[in-house]
Amino acid sequence: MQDMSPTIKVEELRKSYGEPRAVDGVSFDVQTGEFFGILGPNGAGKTTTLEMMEGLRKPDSGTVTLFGESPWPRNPRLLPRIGVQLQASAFFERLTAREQIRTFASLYGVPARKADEWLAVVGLEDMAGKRNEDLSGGQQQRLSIACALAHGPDLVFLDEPTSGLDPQARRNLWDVLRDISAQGRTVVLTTHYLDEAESLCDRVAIMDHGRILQSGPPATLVRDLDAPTRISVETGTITAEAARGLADGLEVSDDGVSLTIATRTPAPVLSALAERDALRGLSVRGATLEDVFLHLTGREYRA
Ligand SMILES: Nc1ncnc2c1ncn2[C@@H]1O[C@H](COP(=O)(O)OP(=O)(O)OP(=O)(O)O)[C@@H](O)[C@H]1O
Repeated sequence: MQDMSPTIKVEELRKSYGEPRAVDGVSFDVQTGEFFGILGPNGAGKTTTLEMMEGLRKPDSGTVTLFGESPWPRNPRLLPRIGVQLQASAFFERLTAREQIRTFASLYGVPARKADEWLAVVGLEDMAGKRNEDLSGGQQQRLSIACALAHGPDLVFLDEPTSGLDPQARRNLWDVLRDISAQGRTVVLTTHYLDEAESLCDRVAIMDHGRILQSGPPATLVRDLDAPTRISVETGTITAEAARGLADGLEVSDDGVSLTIATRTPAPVLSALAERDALRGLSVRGATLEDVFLHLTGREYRA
């Protein structure tokens, strides 16, 4: 019979380093094979939550269960099954990428050839002979993910893996993370990037001030918000007054660059604009997780 119990169960987790509490009563499950994101601004409590899940930090109260077992106190049975990439990646000094990953793999009795395959998975075969200090930030992040995966864990924890990377390097790394997930592994990632959570995660928990405010698939969180669609055209394409007359109940604003119409029924507004040949510079934007965060906290999202 297939085991339907969640890979991770977190219940009423709390941790304080003083006031206010860093993690203040957090509960969620992660299912086998899921790509789960913990999203929140700096200081929200993401890393502390993750460290308690990884068995690296003792909760003040509450429980974490991975594959039905507690990671704290340090549980050697779990170690082969989980891979951990820490925010500050620690490499052995002066080793090449190949030597790094082979060293990590050997700790788990994984043969060198198998370890080398992970360099290919993260797109670093050509860099195998380079020392980690000669790798770019993005390449170092990829190497640290490869090292976390070298022993083939079923469950992978990634703490802000794309933090500090340029947009292109971030997107390249997203492809790597999608591949890891497609291999059937359960992935838990923390991020302060809304677009990252939206693009990668099956489910996301939005965290702020030590609490989870809401969780669910990103598309569901956005849909449930029932926020208006924003249709923008270049300023001067149509006057604000004419735009207001296109349909009932439109909110129109003009910042001198774009005229924006907010509406819950975009189709008739778009066809009315088209009829007037007023589509110059058109962009149509639905709600995003940013709007969800604003709705939940009453403040703009600042990573
Ligand atoms: N070792 C520590 N000692 C004291 N305070 C800590 C420690 N680690 C975290 N904190 C505090 O706990 C709170 C939560 O921090 P945490 O690192 O878990 O948040 P985060 O969401 O991961 O933030 P970031 O994205 O900046 O890493 C913050 O107020 C932080 O200053």
